[in-house]
Amino acid sequence: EKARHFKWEVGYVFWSPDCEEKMMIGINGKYPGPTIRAKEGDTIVVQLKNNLPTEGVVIHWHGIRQFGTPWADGTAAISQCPIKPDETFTYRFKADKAGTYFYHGHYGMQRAAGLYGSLIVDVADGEKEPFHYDGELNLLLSDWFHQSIHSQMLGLSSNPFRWIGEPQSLLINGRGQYNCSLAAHVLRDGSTSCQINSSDCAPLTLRVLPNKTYRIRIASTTSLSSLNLAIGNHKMTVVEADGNYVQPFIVDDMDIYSGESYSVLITTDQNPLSNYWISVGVRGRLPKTLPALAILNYHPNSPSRLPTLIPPTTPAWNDYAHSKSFTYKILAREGTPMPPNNTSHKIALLNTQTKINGCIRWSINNISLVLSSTPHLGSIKYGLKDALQTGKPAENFPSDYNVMIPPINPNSTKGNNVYKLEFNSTIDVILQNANALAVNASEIHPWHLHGHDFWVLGYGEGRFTEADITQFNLKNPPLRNTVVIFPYGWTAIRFVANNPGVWAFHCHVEPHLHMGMGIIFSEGVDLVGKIPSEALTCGETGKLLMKNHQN
Ligand SMILES: O=C1O[C@H]([C@@H](O)CO)C(O)=C1O
Repeated sequence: EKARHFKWEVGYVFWSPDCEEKMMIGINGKYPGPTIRAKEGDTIVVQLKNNLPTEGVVIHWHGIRQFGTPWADGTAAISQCPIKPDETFTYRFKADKAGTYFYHGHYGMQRAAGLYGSLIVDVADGEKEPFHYDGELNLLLSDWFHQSIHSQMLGLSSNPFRWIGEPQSLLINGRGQYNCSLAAHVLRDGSTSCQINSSDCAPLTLRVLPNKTYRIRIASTTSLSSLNLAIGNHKMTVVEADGNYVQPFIVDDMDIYSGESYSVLITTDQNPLSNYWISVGVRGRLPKTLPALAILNYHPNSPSRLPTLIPPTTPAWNDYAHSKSFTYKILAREGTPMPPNNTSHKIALLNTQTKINGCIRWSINNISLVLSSTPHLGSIKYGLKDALQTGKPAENFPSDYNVMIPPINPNSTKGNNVYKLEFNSTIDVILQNANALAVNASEIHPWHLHGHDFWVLGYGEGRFTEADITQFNLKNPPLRNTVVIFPYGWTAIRFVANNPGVWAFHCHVEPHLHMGMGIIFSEGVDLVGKIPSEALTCGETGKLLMKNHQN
């Protein structure tokens, strides 16, 4: 166990991730950010300097539970104050569990501007993975919009509402091709005038040796899109999800929702004279974006030799049965910690699209999340009444609410009330999806919980009823940190509130969180150690620091 030190500067960079030059947020002058690699038990230390001239910044370490360091979770206005321009904040936290993770901005919509990278935790020395592989490949998937995030945010909060639309391109390890795409080239078999040799947007090639087994780590940090990935002629065995081992299962293609990560094993046992396409397409929304492609390059073929087979095609965007069949196959591998048999606290969360003063928002039990200027971790720990909303957010919704039709009264209010959980208690959450504002519209929402893994106990169609509890999977529920709710469906999760801190729980679709689709949990905050004052230099906690200094 050792400390791994990183010195990063976050700043704007000119970059051409899809061959069109735009402004992005990069780290140390590059996009995407550097890959962090550590061993289980290591301490990761990132000294983060903010070089964005006029904006704050924070970074969330997605999937890391932050035991004992809740101030390092990197959620603006929840775990810390945004790091101001020209200032430095040091994130110091333990890589608590081996697995495939990533990190990303968690302030405004900075993730969608490109502020992200991979975080991979290997098993500790002397430990073994429960499967064999000869080599490893790493894919970080994202979507990319040409409209700046500031313009996107303004549109989302405008009346009339301006939706961000669909992404211009999908990116694999920060590379894609807009319009003049490789996908169009091979699909239509036209000539390519694309400048795909430009270094920023050249397609990714993954070099492999024939007749070996590779572990491919895949994570999605998309702003909006749900994705599907397939590799021409190669089946994939899924072995890990969100840093937890799963019962291995074999698929031709797999779905990946924003905030999720997976490991799959492939065997390079196909004709070694050919290269093969890795194809990534959009699920769950009518796609207006071409698939992203990468090349699986069998040694010693030239990496620029285009595969002879056409790229695998993504299932129809609205083939939800296909998505569900994949999701339902994800079960815990033997040896995974089991959930408590019973719950002490049930919370039902209704996800609706709503209106506040005519603006379109998303609400949870009719409250749309807005963050305050004081980080909750500080305001709760120090009992700062001025910064706290003292109300108790609703833990249920009206029993006659019809989830199949648009809300009859869509009017909602803003809030940032905290769901206070008893320390060490077992919590069940039912995430209930519903119809949006338009008729016949209900979307996929991948929900991500900070500070914990949770067990996924079950999924169902329509409105959740008490009778569904008898169907909960208590035998081998998968442990995850992100889970999808399907259109018009519900998803049930269970977790133990055993991590002192304040934790966000939200839809990982960036514009949806920005429009209020999230809640905040707190537990055991009295047990939290001394919060570094650098995390508290804003809002009411900032005033408290000044007062203590002046007295
Ligand atoms: O949040 C969203 O808003 C639009 C639409 O519902 C309103 O224009 C959309 O597709 C979303 O996902």
